[in-house]
Amino acid sequence: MLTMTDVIREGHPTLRKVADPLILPLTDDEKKLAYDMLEFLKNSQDAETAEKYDLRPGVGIAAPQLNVSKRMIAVHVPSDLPDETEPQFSDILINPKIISHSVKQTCLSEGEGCLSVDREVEGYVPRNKRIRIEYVDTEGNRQSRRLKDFPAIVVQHEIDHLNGIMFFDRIDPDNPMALPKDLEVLG
Ligand SMILES: OCN(O)CCCc1ccccc1
Ligand code: NI
Repeated sequence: MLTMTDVIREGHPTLRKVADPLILPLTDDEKKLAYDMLEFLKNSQDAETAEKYDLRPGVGIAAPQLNVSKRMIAVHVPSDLPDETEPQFSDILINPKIISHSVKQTCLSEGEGCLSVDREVEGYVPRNKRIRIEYVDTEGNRQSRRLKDFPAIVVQHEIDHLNGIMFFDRIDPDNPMALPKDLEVLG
């Protein structure tokens, strides 16, 4: 199973590379990594397992964070409804692309963090409120999804990792708490 020791940290050059597209069909190793990434997220969100293996909770992870410079991400966004056990969005996305997005921007009121960043970085991270993505799943089937708000923010954070972009690159250095006009703050 993957643990935090497998996650590379800020300063590692792989985090600043543009990752390579995967060639289908996935190799067995690539498939295993994909499943391990999704399992890591589920484990990290289970209090007992997270404590037992010292996992930082994560709702997404990108292969470059495991020092694999390939265009693969896993996302596991729990539901925000109290008695709902089904996740809002959970999948392994191979070669994900943002096909279109809203003009409307949004951001999290508490800013963002990153499993590869061992420090708090204050500031709003403006992102598209709605996105339409296309990707291939682990079975090689093309998928298309429309996402908005938190699931959309998470997928944009992960796709940024495939392009060597860290969340703090998007914070206004002169005024981190500046709210761009017409930006909707979430949560
Ligand atoms: O790359 C994934 N990762 O570092 C875990 C944190 C994911 C994440 C946190 C806040 C907003 C969007 C995404
Ligand atoms: Ni991250």
